[in-house]
Amino acid sequence: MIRLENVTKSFPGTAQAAVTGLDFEIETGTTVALIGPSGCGKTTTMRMINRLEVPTSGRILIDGRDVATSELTLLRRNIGYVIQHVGLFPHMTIARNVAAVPRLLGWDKARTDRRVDELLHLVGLDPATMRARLPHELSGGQRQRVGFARALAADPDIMLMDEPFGAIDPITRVRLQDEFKEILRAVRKTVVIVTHDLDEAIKMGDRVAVMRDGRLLQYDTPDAILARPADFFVESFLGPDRAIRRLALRTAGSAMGPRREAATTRGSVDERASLHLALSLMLADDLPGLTVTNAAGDAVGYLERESVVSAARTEAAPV
Ligand SMILES: Nc1ncnc2c1ncn2[C@@H]1O[C@H](COP(=O)(O)OP(=O)(O)OP(=O)(O)O)[C@@H](O)[C@H]1O
Repeated sequence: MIRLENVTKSFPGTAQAAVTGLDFEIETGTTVALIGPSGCGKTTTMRMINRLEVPTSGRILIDGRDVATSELTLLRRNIGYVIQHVGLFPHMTIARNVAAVPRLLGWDKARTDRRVDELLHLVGLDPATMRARLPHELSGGQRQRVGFARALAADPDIMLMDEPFGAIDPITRVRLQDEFKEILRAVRKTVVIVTHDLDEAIKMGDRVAVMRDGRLLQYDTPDAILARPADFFVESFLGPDRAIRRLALRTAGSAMGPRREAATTRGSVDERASLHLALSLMLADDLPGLTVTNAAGDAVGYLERESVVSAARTEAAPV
């Protein structure tokens, strides 16, 4: 667990603290998205976790150990760090880039090679074609995959990701978000992700921390934040369409009723699809509802338009 205890950071020569009185916990194995307007202190907060910045007061504990007094090499080895412009070494092959930390740790060649191949596979790159390439021979999305693989190389418990998809086109970004989320969940990392993008925060975060002027305004599940913004600022930050955004968080399967006779229905949606997609399909074809199907394509229920509308308004489930 990462615990921030009343953390304040003031940079020398600045009138206002970059962050003030941050006090919250990040459970092991969960993802927290830090979001808020430019300059609100997101990156500073993240950089204090791996001691790229040092708090002016307060403490940060990782599994009970104070980051300030931890041995720096061990601390950093346990924390993967992914940034927007990746920072791959331009003159090193992809294999050497991914192997950077294992080499520092003195792993032998066979173990390092195996790990590189395993990681490239994990992030969806073919080792045979990618190993020997240089970073400039890759697309932006592929480079981001390599940066992600490199951060995972020594199997750290924690991943810090600062605007990891910021420089990627929207279509690739959504695909990478989906894939990285699945990988991070499968390998059970504790993740802190900084983003400007509300949809990204909602999608990636088990919890979302909304910040403003260095302070934490609200810290809760995406659904709870969308359902009950803590104040007027959070509400306006989320935008007037927050009820619709909530529909992205629930699946068609979670809101369906009993199956209906095929003869009386038209249109279908996969049970894992979001209510957002289901509503969109209903609106496009002016349907009162959709048959819900499982992965095999069998009908498992029926989703009424009314159920979707009420899901956007119900109280958020407590966690
Ligand atoms: N090294 C530094 N020296 C002085 N001030 C700094 C330094 N780093 C950050 N700041 C200031 O601290 C505040 C918070 O910056 P930070 O980068 O954490 O915000 P952010 O929310 O990540 O912003 P953005 O979304 O624009 O990246 C800003 O006012 C910034 O100017």
